[in-house]
Amino acid sequence: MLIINDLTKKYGSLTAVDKLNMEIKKGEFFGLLGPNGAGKTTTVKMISTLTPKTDGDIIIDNNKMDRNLTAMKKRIGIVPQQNNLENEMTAWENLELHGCLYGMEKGSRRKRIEELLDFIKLSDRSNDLVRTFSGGMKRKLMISRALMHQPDLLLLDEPTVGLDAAARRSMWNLLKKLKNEGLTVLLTTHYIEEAETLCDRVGLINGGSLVEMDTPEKLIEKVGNFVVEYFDNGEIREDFFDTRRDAAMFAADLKGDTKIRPSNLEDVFIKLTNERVGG
Ligand SMILES: Nc1ncnc2c1ncn2[C@@H]1O[C@H](COP(=O)(O)OP(=O)(O)OP(=O)(O)O)[C@@H](O)[C@H]1O
Repeated sequence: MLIINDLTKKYGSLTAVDKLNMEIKKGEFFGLLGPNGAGKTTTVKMISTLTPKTDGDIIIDNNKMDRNLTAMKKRIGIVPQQNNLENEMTAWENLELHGCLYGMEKGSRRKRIEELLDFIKLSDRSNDLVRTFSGGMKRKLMISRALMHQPDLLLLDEPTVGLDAAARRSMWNLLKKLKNEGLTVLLTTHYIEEAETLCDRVGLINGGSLVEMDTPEKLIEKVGNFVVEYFDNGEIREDFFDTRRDAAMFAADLKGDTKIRPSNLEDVFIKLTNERVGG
């Protein structure tokens, strides 16, 4: 559904995104996982045309983004990292405004707002000013606003950054529902668990370049499913094994404290880049 070819963004001498190539299939939940400054937001901004690209192509269903821009933009819903709701307007008014901007008729606007407020469980707060909402409520409202005009592709830039653990879980449940409904989603995150929990496939991004891309399971398989953590000359070392049995056999020969645990995407990232994703 979305094809990105050699997508590049330069800010002066800094290459924020460097010849990025990826393809997201219809109905897929795709995650771009990387540390701060990796180029995730810049990628999302280029796809949503908020930032001009320096080079490369963005293609949605065989149509290049450069052509017929107004129609193409209607196919995308975007949830930016920062709150850009109208805080002095109610939840209903925020959604209504978006519907008007996207040329929706009054009747379909009303129906859609009711549906979406029900979906995010905020129907009872529809006439309250957004400034009285919690961070999690605002983020959910931003998602419903992005879904107002029924886009084919939803871009979510760090949807749970700054939320507490309970609000993050609640957001994941909401995103899982969208996933079950078959919406195509591109999500950026620096939370390992978020990528592992939600994403069908994950692209690991570092320094503006895509390091590796696959399902979380296959990425983990590539480095080894189990890790043995142990001390070696005062340093913590981690060795990877395909099976728990292999890990246990290795650990049995070691002196001192050892720990065997399943590998995660953080391990994959460190192994491939020598850096942490963070978060
Ligand atoms: N408007 C800008 N002008 C100059 N440099 C920029 C601009 N926006 C981003 N950058 C730089 O581009 C690089 C990628 O930034 P980007 O915001 O895309 O990273 P990110 O992976 O989204 O990180 P974060 O999660 O912290 O937002 C960084 O080095 C950043 O400093």
